[in-house]
Formats: sequence, structure tokens, C-alpha cells
Amino acid sequence: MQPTRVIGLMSGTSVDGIDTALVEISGGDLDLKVELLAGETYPYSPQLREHILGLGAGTAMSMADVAAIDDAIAHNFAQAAQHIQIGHHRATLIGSHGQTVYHRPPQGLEELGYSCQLGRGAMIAHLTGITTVSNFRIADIAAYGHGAPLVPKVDAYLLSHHQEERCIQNIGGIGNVTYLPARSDDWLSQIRGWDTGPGNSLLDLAVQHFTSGTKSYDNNGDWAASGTPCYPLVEQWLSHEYFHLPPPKSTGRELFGITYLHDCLQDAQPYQLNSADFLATITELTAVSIVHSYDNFLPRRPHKVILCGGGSRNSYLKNRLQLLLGNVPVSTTDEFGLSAAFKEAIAFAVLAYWRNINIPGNLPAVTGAYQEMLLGEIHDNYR
Ligand SMILES: Nc1ncnc2c1ncn2[C@@H]1O[C@H](COP(=O)(O)OP(=O)(O)OP(=O)(O)O)[C@@H](O)[C@H]1O
Ligand SMILES: CC(=O)N[C@H]1[C@@H]2OC[C@@H](O2)[C@@H](O)[C@@H]1O[C@H](C)C(=O)O
Repeated sequence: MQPTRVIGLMSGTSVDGIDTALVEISGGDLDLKVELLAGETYPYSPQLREHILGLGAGTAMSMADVAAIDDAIAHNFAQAAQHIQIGHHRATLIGSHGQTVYHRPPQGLEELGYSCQLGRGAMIAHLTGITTVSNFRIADIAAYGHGAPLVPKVDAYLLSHHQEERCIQNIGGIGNVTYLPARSDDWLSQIRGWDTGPGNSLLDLAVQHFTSGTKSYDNNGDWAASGTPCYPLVEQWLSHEYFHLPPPKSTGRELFGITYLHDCLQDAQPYQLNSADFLATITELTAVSIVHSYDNFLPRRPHKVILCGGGSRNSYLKNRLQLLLGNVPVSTTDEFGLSAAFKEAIAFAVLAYWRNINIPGNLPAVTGAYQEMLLGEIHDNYR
């Protein structure tokens, strides 16, 4: 059978732009094969980014303004899908995650969560002329799940190993992990995954704070590397209840966003840290919270930790993780044949492909849903 050409579109909690992957997919689950033909990140305009961040942070705006942002996101996503195909045969399917602007995990066993991704799939289908699957999280949420993380099942089929236990650690705005036991009879039921807490969200906000917005992130972690972490602060911040909550769990900028950063800056005042020390301390919190969550919520440490997402390019953070993990080697998915930069976009292409052939996309043991669900709403191309 011919592989299906699919476009995956994803803009995450960093709101830095639209990660776009053009892939060829074949197989089902165990025999799943994915080849990346092209990957590109299309940045948002500074104004649109500001509006999206403002909406997420609770800036008061009219419904008309929200509609304009929603439409602008759909147009940007459609343009990204058109652009990635230049020089390639046309895709027949799009999987669009959209832009998360609000995420509320379920507050108890009887409560439903809520997660809002803008950039309507029907618009993208119409603008591109390509059938589009979107709104992936709602079916899992309707089944009392968190609606996140959804990538673990894709990780399972692309990155698991027959002998090794692996943690696939995404470091985006928020961090999330997929724990993959070695492939054996009942390996699927033993997969775990959760949001580990802040990835780059606090670091990016701190860099913006110290540079009055002229810089948006700590390139390579060089600035933090020139400072010294303040361990009493790391300890204090680690007492945040999110880090102690057992999985299933998910979070977002609602918890680890600008208000949390302001609290951290205030907590740091007695220690008179300079900006480099503060960045080193926030980086340490990110690294320690990841490793603590493995120690607290996994049967044992994995054989390998494999990073992806923008934070995998932060050498200082990567070195800190390696130090904390001792003899567990830390690498990136690039070294395993899967692009660390585009893995999430690739995952939403796979989830759309699975939806189209009626393969469920969630792992109930990860999201807390009471059953497997077909993820995503299909918007046919009516052109
Ligand atoms: N060279 C680099 N050095 C340090 N950090 C980097 C580098 N490149 C990217 N980053 C960080 O990665 C972030 C973007 O990562 P990514 O695109 O994976 O996040 P996201 O997909 O928006 O988030 P999420 O996975 O939470 O949805 C940037 O905001 C920046 O902090
Ligand atoms: C609501 C939402 O957009 N959550 C994202 C976010 O970014 C990282 C982490 O928090 C993750 O759980 C999730 O995305 C990935 C793609 C997922 O669902 O697997």
C-alpha cells in the first residue's frame, strides 16, 4: 500500500510559531512507519503572539477580538500547510493541534477538564482544500481524561525498544514525559506519561523580564550557565503541590506562567541573586522537577532519557539533567532517527492518520480517561 502524505501542525505553550511537518505514514500501530519529508517552523507575527499570550494570561477582550485571533491562527496554520508542500507532492490529510490558549485539568474524579485550542479545523480544510483533523483533546476529556499528554502513544510505536526502558522527555514551554517499558507482552498497559511541570516557560519569561523584552530565550542556556543555582530556592519551589501530585496529571501556563514567575522573583529577593543566578536557579528547578518526578512516579529509573522539544537545544539544561541522572545517558530523539524539533508536529500527523483509520490515539493509563478514544474531529474538504 502507498504511504499517506500527511501534514502535522502544532503550536505549543511557548507560542513561538507553528511547527509544521510533512510526513509519509504507513502501517497501523506496531508496524507504524513515518518518514519526515520536510519540517519548518513559521513564526507568528509579534502582534499575533502578543494577542495569544494576552488571551491566555487573562487580558480582558471582547468576543469579537477572540474571533479575530481564532481566524488569524487558522489562516496562519493554513498558510504553513500550503508552504510546507512547495516542491513536494500534495498531502491528503492534515492533523492540526491548533494553539492552546487555556487548559484546565479535571479537578476531581467526577469533574470534566477543559482545554481550548484555537485555529478551527474547518477553516484550515477549506483554505487548504485538504481534509483536516483537529480538536484532538476533547474526546479524551469527555471520557474524564486530562486530554494531555497525547503524544505518548505515538512515542510508544516510534521510540520503544525490546530490551531498554526509556523516558522520552519533551521540553517545550511545559515539560512532559513518556515512560516506555521494554516491549514485552503487556508493555502497552505499563506505559506512563504526565506533564513534569515547567519546561522553558519560566526561563523564557525570566529572560524577557531581564532584557525588557529584547530577548525571548536563553540561547543554548549560556546566560544561566554563567550563574550559580540557589539550592534553598529550588527546594522551596519544589514544594509546589503540582510536583507532588501523582499522575495522571497535566498543566500549562495557567500554573507555570507569568504569575508564578513573579512569585519566584519575589521569593528570590532575600538572596539578592543577579540575573544569571536567577536563570540558573530556574533552570535547576526545571531539571530537578523532571528527575524528581521519575524518582517519585516510576517503578525505577529508565535505561535512557531521550530529549525532544526546544529545550533539548539548551546545553546547560541538558548537562544539568545528565548530572542529576548520573549513569543514565541523556540524548535527543535526533539520535534515534526522529526529529527533536518536529516530533510533536509529527505526532499530530500520526494522530490524524490514526483517526482516519479508526485507531484510538489516547492511552487511558496516561490521561486518566476511562477508555480509549478516537481523537480528533474530521473536517472534510468540500471544495
Ligand atoms: N537554541 C536554543 N537554546 C535554548 N533554548 C531553546 C533553543 N531553541 C529553542 N529553545 C527553547 O525552546 C522553546 C520552544 O520549544 P518548543 O517549540 O518545543 O515548545 P512548544 O512546542 O511551544 O511547547 P510545548 O511542548 O509545551 O507545547 C523556546 O521558547 C526556547 O525557550
Ligand atoms: C493543553 C496542551 O496543549 N498541553 C500540551 C503542553 O505542551 C507540553 C505539555 O503541555 C503536553 O502535555 C501538551 O502537549 C503535548 C503535545 C501532548 O499532548 O502530548
